[in-house]
Amino acid sequence: MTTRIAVLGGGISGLSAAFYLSRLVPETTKIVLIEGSDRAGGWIRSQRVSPGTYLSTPNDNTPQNPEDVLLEVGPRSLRPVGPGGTIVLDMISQLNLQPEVMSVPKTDPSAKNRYIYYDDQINTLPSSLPSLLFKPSPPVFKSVIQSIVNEFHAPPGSADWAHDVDADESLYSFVERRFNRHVALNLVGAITHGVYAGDAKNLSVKSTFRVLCENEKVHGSVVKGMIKGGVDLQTANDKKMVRECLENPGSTEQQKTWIQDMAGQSVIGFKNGTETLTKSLRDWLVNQPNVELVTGEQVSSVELTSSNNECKVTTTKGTHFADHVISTLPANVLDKVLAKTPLMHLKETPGVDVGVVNLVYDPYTVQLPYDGFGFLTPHPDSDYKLPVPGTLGVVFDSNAMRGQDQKQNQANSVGGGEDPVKMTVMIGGHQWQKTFGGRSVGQVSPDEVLEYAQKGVQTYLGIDANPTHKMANVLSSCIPQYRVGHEARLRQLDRQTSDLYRGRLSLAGASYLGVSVPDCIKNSRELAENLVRSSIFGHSKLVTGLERIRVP
Ligand SMILES: C=Cc1c2[nH]c(c1C)Cc1[nH]c(c(CCC(=O)O)c1C)Cc1[nH]c(c(C)c1CCC(=O)O)Cc1[nH]c(c(C)c1C=C)C2
Repeated sequence: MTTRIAVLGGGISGLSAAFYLSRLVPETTKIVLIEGSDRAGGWIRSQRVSPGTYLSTPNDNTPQNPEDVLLEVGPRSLRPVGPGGTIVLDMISQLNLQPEVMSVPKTDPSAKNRYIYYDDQINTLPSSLPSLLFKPSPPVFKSVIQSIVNEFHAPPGSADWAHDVDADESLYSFVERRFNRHVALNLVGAITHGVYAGDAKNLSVKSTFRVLCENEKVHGSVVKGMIKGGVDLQTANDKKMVRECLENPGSTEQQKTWIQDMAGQSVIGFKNGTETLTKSLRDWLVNQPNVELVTGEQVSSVELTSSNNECKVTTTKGTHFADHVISTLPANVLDKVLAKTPLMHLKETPGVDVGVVNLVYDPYTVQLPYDGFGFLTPHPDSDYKLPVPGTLGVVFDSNAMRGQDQKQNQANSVGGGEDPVKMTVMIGGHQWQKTFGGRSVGQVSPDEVLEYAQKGVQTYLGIDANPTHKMANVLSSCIPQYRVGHEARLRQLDRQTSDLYRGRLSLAGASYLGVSVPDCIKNSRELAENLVRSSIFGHSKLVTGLERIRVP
């Protein structure tokens, strides 16, 4: 009998879920991947563009000219660390994409130098605890050093991590409690901008920087934990998946050695941008006899049929019936789709809106005075006020991933081989409304966001020159916010999904268990494997995609 699985959403999570399922399921299982827009890949979008101004990413497939420059809208590099890192590397190698990969070693200045803008200047972030303690640092770091000494002796706080599985607090409150307000607003507030474009006062310490509360739970102090080598956050299944990647009998020795080499790098990227990965997944999937890729069909509803034996997926163009549905839609979008039998808490993980502006300068006119990854800005409640409020940070792309435009430039008699100066300004996030006078994303034109970014670059970096290439995109609801209590809500959602959808619906994607590309791929792989295992062994526990937060 044919089994049908519908995967909703064609971003990295949906593509990965279909990829792993397609390799694991028998030929009689048919997979349909349904994407609402006309292209697969989601937020991952890379495009080479000619000089000019673009108020969205152009769909330009014309032949390349030497002045074209590669611009990224979404993630520009991947960190190959931990189980997610190994799983991405394995996926890249299974897709034979190794020749497309570029890597940045841990010794590269962009891996070591990250900056924070405060006190009206760009300050280098200490790259490790010893460098903070023993290297000369600006006066603003003095209270940081004191707070580290105090944290070592600080008593446990109110959060009872050991006895209350649902204990949680905000990142800000945790860091203020254990370190001090200065560290919480200026350092952690900035890092929260650099990962979640979010507010450290709202985000859950447990679901965003779990390592912090685990160190308090296990070692009584974050600093003590770091000195003792930290805590192991990997589940048994993470370890199993890593082992399978490293010992895969289907991989050659060359592939295994490549994975191990790459795992030691700071970050990896692709010569033609991150979209190389999603395009390759898409191309692979369309060639599989058991996969159908449907684009341009928005899902409007998902419901169990009256027999409870299948799900009916209604889209803007028709109806699909499936024995199991994997949703990789953002939780707040899924909430609307499940209107007939609603699930709790889906609305409580909203995404933030971010203005992403790529700017490129002629390297003979503009030189960046910083050789590092980029800079971030503190939490808006910091005593250090920003001259251009709402700027979350700026990535120095031409430092962070060198050589992506080299071929173009060598052929370009004007550039003469020098990489263009490329950067990306990120604006808004949790401060979107405040930055743009209470207006929502739809009411702010990319033109205005572009102008705002240029004002920022002029103010923070003193760059007045006219960029050769400018591109602005307004990304609506792009990074899910794991607010305080996220994990406890997931636990309830897990139970309710099992109860109401009886193993016919599972959840994956950035709304639940990690926002990074490696996390999304890892969670989709785990879900695909759990589904196949449960269909073979008929596990009594129904698969929902949220297994990892179940309390044993
Ligand atoms: C200024 C805004 C942003 C910058 N990057 C992102 C935003 C919103 C998005 C983002 N950055 C990271 C992730 C997680 C993915 C991952 O692979 O881990 C996401 C969704 C990674 C990241 N970037 C920074 C840090 C500290 C991290 C965590 C992991 C790591 O250490 O690499 C720092 C950082 N991000 C931005 C800048 C300018 C910056 C530092 C100077 C841009």
